[in-house]
Amino acid sequence: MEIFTVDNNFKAKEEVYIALGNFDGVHIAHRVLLEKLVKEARANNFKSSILIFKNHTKNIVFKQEQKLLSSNEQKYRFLEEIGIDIIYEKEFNNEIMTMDPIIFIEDFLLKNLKVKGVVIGFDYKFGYKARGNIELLKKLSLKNQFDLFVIDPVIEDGMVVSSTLIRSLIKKGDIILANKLLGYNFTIRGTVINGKKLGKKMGYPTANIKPDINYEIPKFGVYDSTVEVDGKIYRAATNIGKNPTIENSGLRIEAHLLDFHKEIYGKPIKLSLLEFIREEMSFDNIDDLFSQIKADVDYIKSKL
Ligand SMILES: Cc1cc2nc3c(=O)[nH]c(=O)nc-3n(C[C@H](O)[C@H](O)[C@H](O)COP(=O)(O)O)c2cc1C
Ligand SMILES: Nc1ncnc2c1ncn2[C@@H]1O[C@H](COP(=O)(O)OP(=O)(O)OP(=O)(O)O)[C@@H](O)[C@H]1O
Repeated sequence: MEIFTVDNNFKAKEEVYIALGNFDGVHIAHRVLLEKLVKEARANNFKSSILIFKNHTKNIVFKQEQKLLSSNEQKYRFLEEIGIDIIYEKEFNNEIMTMDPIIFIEDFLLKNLKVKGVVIGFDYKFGYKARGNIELLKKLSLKNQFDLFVIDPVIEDGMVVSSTLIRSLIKKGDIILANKLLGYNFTIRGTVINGKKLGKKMGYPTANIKPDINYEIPKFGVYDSTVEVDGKIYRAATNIGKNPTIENSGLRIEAHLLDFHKEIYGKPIKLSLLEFIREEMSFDNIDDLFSQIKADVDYIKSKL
């Protein structure tokens, strides 16, 4: 897979089929679309490509920092696995946001990126004030003779799958459904940082995790989970919250890896959430907190 960072004047060398979007999380609906893109591109002897904005479009459109399901690194690994040949990554800025959708298609996509086909979901909107839509693409595909493939809505459990829906499920703690719609277990990548070391003293050391990016924060509470560190996967009991019993401030993501006693400060780590077990609680004393942590760990062990 090749990755090109492009600006408005970039001139591509190869003719491509292309998909547009943020593809945050690369969920099951994205996969249906991307597999169609790869299949049609191959059948017509074009490369498959994606135009992706390095920063989420909602950062600029709504002037807020968008919470995410995946880092660019995670996203690109999925795209490579699916068989995408080229990623065109572009800064999403005011210029592109206010660009007329016809100019965006005819000048940028068709002339500069040499697009011969577009694969798009049923609801996709783009360009200034989202004036670019399927109807416009249909008209322009007839006028300029490029292929257009529109993907029907991908629905699961009666709901149209979207990154927004999955983020809201994670926020509600419905991690099982979120994982089903993602097609894999929601994973926070980060680095292990120092904690208070109280857990260690009480027999339940935890890896405190500083996330790499602005992930959607799951509902506060305890999760059955796995942790990948140094290439190995361990089962873990993870607490996400503010530790109200001890400090009640900031956000803490801490995983107690089962039957693991190594020093891992500073290491990169992948935390995958499997099931929400209970809400985070404030206990009257530290002994009560740690007997509950023991019960959480025993519950996870009983599932193994
Ligand atoms: C499985 C698990 C469940 C936890 N549940 C709670 C909780 O309900 N309330 C709370 O205040 N802290 C909870 N914690 C966080 C502990 O307070 C924290 O691990 C302890 O203070 C040690 O912190 P340290 O790693 O900074 O030493 C939990 C931690 C784990 C591993
Ligand atoms: N459920 C779905 N069925 C068919 N196509 C979809 C579905 N969800 C997304 N797509 C398509 O995938 C492409 C990428 O879209 P985008 O990154 O906006 O995903 P999204 O899940 O809809 O995100 P968001 O929730 O932020 O709008 C678009 O062409 C979009 O129409």
